[in-house]
Amino acid sequence: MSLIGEIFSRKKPLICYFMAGYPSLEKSYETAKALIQSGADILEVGVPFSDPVADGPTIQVAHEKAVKDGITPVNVFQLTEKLKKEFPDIPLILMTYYNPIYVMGEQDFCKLAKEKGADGFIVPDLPPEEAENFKRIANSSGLETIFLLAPTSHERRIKLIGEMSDSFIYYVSLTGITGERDTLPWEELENKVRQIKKITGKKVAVGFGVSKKEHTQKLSQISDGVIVGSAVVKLQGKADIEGIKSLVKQLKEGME
Ligand SMILES: O=P(O)(O)OC[C@@H](O)[C@@H](O)c1c[nH]c2ccccc12
Repeated sequence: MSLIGEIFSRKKPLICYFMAGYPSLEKSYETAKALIQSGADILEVGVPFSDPVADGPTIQVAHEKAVKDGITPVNVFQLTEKLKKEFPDIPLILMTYYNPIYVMGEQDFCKLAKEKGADGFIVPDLPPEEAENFKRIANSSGLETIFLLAPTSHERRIKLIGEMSDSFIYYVSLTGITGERDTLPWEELENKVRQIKKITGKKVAVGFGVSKKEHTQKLSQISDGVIVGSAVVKLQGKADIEGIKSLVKQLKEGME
């Protein structure tokens, strides 16, 4: 079983997104370390990109700054390599738009990602209909592909994603862009997660808008894992390592 699959088989993971190279490479390394040490089970490693269409203001700013500072996929791989050496049991999922993959070439990107300690990919702007080749190459390099479903996804798409997404499916809690929210559409969320699990038989983790203990508490009752991004990245931008630790501890408490 893959590292990601293995974690899902024994717990409901807290998955934390952070931006590589933000506000500097060193600080992003410290962020990752703080996330792991305070209880993150899986990391989503953000690859800076000039046109992050699915991201809200907090993560947009992080992309922008990291791109401006010249952070490249090669820098991101230096970071994953270092993290994997230090924390071999923590899965690293690269969260990248398709363009950086396209520029390097699917084969080379996958090969390098594997060598540098990545466990899988989420490519939010690569639709499953166009992902067959990439998935084949990623999987044969020993990397997972994780796909997203949204409140607007209907049965046919749910089935397709069920086939394309490896250890779990990322369910986007609401239509819109990433960013903290006060509340989530609970009833729809619960129904949709149940429907997806029934159709696909896969584990389903929920992200978008998660920012407090009350959210992780409810989500851990209705899903198989929880994803948090903007709440982390906001603190990351201030290099507030203590703040990151206390955030993760609180979110984690909700899941116990
Ligand atoms: O930021 P939020 O609302 O906590 O949502 C998680 C999200 O940030 C992370 O998974 C993510 C970052 N960039 C993305 C782009 C598309 C989908 C998901 C993401």
